[in-house]
Amino acid sequence: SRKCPTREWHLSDFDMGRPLGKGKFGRVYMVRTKSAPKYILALKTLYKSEIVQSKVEKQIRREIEIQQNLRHPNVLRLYGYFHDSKRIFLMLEFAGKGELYKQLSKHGCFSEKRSSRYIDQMADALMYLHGKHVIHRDIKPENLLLGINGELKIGDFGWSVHAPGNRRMTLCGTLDYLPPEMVEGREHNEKVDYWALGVLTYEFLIGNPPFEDRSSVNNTYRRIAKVDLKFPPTISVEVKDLISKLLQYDPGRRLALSAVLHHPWIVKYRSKIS
Ligand SMILES: O=C(O)Cn1ncc2ncnc(NCCc3cnc(NC(=O)Nc4cccc(Cl)c4)s3)c21
Repeated sequence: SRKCPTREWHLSDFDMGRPLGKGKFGRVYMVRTKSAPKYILALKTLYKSEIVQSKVEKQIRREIEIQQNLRHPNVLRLYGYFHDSKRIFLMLEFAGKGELYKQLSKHGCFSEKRSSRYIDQMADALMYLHGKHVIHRDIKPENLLLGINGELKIGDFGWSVHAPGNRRMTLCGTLDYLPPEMVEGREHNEKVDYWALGVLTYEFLIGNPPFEDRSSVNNTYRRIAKVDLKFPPTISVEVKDLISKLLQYDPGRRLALSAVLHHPWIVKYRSKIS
């Protein structure tokens, strides 16, 4: 595509709208460009002091470098960024229906049809990312957003890397989505996202991730490393088959994304008008 010159942006270029959410490193605001054409977007503010303190400046740089070159309907766009003396601002695509995990906690769990359509979009987006040798590494409901028509958008590439990676991760946040190779600090590749897709499918349908142990982090580690997978009777044989083929200890045995897109549980719910 023609390289459109990225102009310099400043906070004064925007009318500030309502706050959208409060992340760990700063707030997200709905904003609109003052000059025509008036674009609505989400502005994520990150405080430089906090970024330096948490030693994540490299990750932010990598996120900006990676996400600015991504174009996919199920990947949240990062249009650009700018900074002032104290803050960095990420200019993000506005996701009209907000955070997916809020819907998940409101409903408790999703129907097989809704879950299947989300996983279909996830698999498509992951195929695109892996095609560009980008591993997301942090697939979980908290990093998923919903567009104005309910379409899924993968956001927050704060942990993404160019494959393969084996960077030690200061494990913050939930471990529930980590595959055995990362829990054991071994080399990992894009197949970590296959594992996370299996965990996500399980959590959409059941309302909690498969290896969760609220009482102890170590137990969660152990359950992941053992692939201690139990299904409640409520879910269909087809989706148990898909989840079991993604939650394989050996990364090489995990179902390929192309096979996920052809799996009966995905095909049966695919929208006819596509
Ligand atoms: O989700 C909400 O709070 C509310 N919400 N509602 C609608 C909506 N539309 C768009 N975006 C929203 N939120 C921002 C989502 C992000 C995308 N990319 C990110 N990147 C990031 O945080 N990077 C980052 C930060 C700190 C450290 C490091 Cl290492 C990396 S955050 C929206």
